[in-house]
Formats: sequence, structure tokens, C-alpha cells
Amino acid sequence: MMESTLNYRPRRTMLYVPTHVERYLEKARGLAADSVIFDLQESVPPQHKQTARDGLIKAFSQSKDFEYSERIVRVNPLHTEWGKEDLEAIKNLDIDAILLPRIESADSLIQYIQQIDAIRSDKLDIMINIESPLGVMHAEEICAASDRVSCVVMGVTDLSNELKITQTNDRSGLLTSLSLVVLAARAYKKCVIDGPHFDLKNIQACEFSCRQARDLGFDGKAVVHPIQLAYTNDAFTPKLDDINRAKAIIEAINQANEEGRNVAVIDDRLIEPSLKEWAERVLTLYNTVKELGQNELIGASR
Ligand SMILES: CC(C)(COP(=O)(O)OP(=O)(O)OC[C@H]1O[C@@H](n2cnc3c(N)ncnc32)[C@H](O)[C@@H]1OP(=O)(O)O)[C@@H](O)C(=O)NCCC(=O)NCCSC(=O)C[C@H](O)C(=O)O
Ligand SMILES: [Mg+2]
Repeated sequence: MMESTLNYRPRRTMLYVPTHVERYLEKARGLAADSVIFDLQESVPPQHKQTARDGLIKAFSQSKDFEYSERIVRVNPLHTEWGKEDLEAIKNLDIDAILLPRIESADSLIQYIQQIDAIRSDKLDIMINIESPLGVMHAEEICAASDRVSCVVMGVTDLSNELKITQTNDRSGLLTSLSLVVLAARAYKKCVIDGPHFDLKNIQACEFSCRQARDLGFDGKAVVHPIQLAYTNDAFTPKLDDINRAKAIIEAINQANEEGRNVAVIDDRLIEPSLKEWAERVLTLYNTVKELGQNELIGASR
């Protein structure tokens, strides 16, 4: 694994890797994904569930290193036999988090966490997919239910299907759900990730949805193919304009504080103290990107 002093984890990109496909597992070792989701669930056909578990264990036994990527395993729903077998298979695996699909209520989430804790003693990070109308409607109680949940990952295919929306490039049918989930996640200080873009060859539409996700408040976006990594990372990477503005804001607020004021003015714009938090976030992400050696993503402006 790349030597790192990172104490902040960017999650601009989360790459789903179907674990029954050996060449995808190998490929994932060298890709610029902030997180890798080793999928035992939706992308794995029923007849390959055991192959997928075996493939994952074999990949980790060869080396658990996936560059700087966070290692997340998505299991099948834990009330099913497949889910229980998944949990048993990964009980000793050195991973960073478990992703639970289709969470729809606080009660089931708590039960699943107890199931995980009964089999692993390391209080593993829990991540959840919200991907159904009920999940979206209950997002607030789900996010409130446990501090163990670090991250909410939208599942937009299942959701779009169940909402019966028309798929459009501007994703107008999904906007309410996306925003409700961002609201719930932010209310409880969780990281929140947009679902993937599925039109693999339509780069323009993918870029639009990355930028839309960023502007809606998401920390990053799931991806399903390596081709999507570069521009998804790019969309969530601060640009020089942001970095210069962040530095100016911190300096102006610090100076205002020294002079006994709480606010500052830059270029005729009022700078409130809460903007300092935004500025610090931008600089943390910028420093992390530099440390990852991805300086080429820091272009001039958005
Ligand atoms: C979509 C794919 C089936 C395309 O696969 P393929 O035809 O093999 O692609 P390419 O030949 O263009 O691949 C080029 C190289 O990239 C590697 N590759 C491709 N995909 C991946 C991947 N996901 N991870 C790692 N590496 C990948 C290939 O091996 C090629 O490299 P090389 O071998 O060196 O030549 C395929 O991309 C795919 O299956 N993607 C993932 C699909 C998936 O995970 N779906 C489920 C997740 S989305 C979801 O469930 C969200 C939620 O639950 C919801 O409901 O919305
Ligand atoms: Mg799904």
C-alpha cells in the first residue's frame, strides 16, 4: 500500500467491483479509486455467489493492498442465507467497512449491526445503501439510528425503477430523493455518496451527473467502470479558484477575529464565520489530493 500520512479519507470515487470476476479484482489494485466496493451482491449472479466469496478471499490472501483505496465489502442482505454466508466468509478479512444494501428502517439496521458485531470484534465501519422509496422516506430515522454508520451510498438504479421515473440526463425525477438523502446524512454528520452513472459511453452525461452530485452536496460518486474514475475524481477535486478563495477566507476571518470582529468582507462579499469551515474542508481535500500525487486534477476552475 502507498505510504501515507493521511488522517482524512476522501471518498470522491467508490468503484464497484464484481468479485466473481478475477480480472476486475486484479485491475482494481492499481486504479485511482478513493474507495473500492467489493461487491458480493447485485452484480454477482446467484450461481456465482460462492465463486465471488472465494475470489475475494483469494485476492486478499495474495495481497490486501489496493493502492490507497479504502476497502469496502458489499454483502447480500443479512437476513438471507447468502448474506449470512457472506458475513461468515469475510469475518477475518482485513477490510475497512461493510456496505449493507437496501436499508429501509432503523430497526433492521440495528439488527444487522448486532449480527456483524457478533461475528467481528473490531467495530467495523458500517455503510448503507439507500435505494428504495421506503429507504428514502426513512432516511432521517436510519441516519439517526447509529453512530457506527459512517457513510450513505445512494443506489439509483433500484430507486429509479421503483419510483417508475423516466431516466433523463438531468435526473429530474431523482432530485427530490437525492436531496432528501443528503439532508438526512448531513443532519447526522455522515458522508454521502451519489449512485453510479450507467450510460458508460456517454461521457458528457456522466460528467454532468458528477458535477450535479457535487453541487447537491454529495462527497463523491459511485462508479461502475474504470473509465469513469478520472472525471469523477476531477469533479470532486477542488480547483485553484477554490483553493485561493479558501486561503483568502481563512486569512480574512482570522484577521477579523484578531480585530474583534466575527465577519469579514472580500471583494464586496460578506464572509460569515461558517465559511471558514468550508474553506478548511477544501484545503484538507486539496492537501490530500496532493499527497495522493493527483496534482493534475487541480485545474484552474470548475
Ligand atoms: C459494465 C461492465 C460489465 C463492463 O465490463 P467489460 O466489458 O469487462 O469492460 P471493459 O472491457 O471495457 O473493461 C476495461 C478494463 O477495465 C476492467 N474493468 C471493467 N470494469 C471493472 C470494474 N468494475 N472494476 C475493476 N475493473 C474493471 C476490465 O477488466 C478491463 O481491464 P483489463 O482486464 O486489464 O483489460 C463492468 O464494468 C462491470 O461489471 N461493472 C460493474 C457493475 C456493477 O458493479 N454493478 C453493480 C453496482 S451498481 C449498484 O449496484 C448500485 C445500487 O445497488 C443500485 O441499485 O443502484
Ligand atoms: Mg441495488
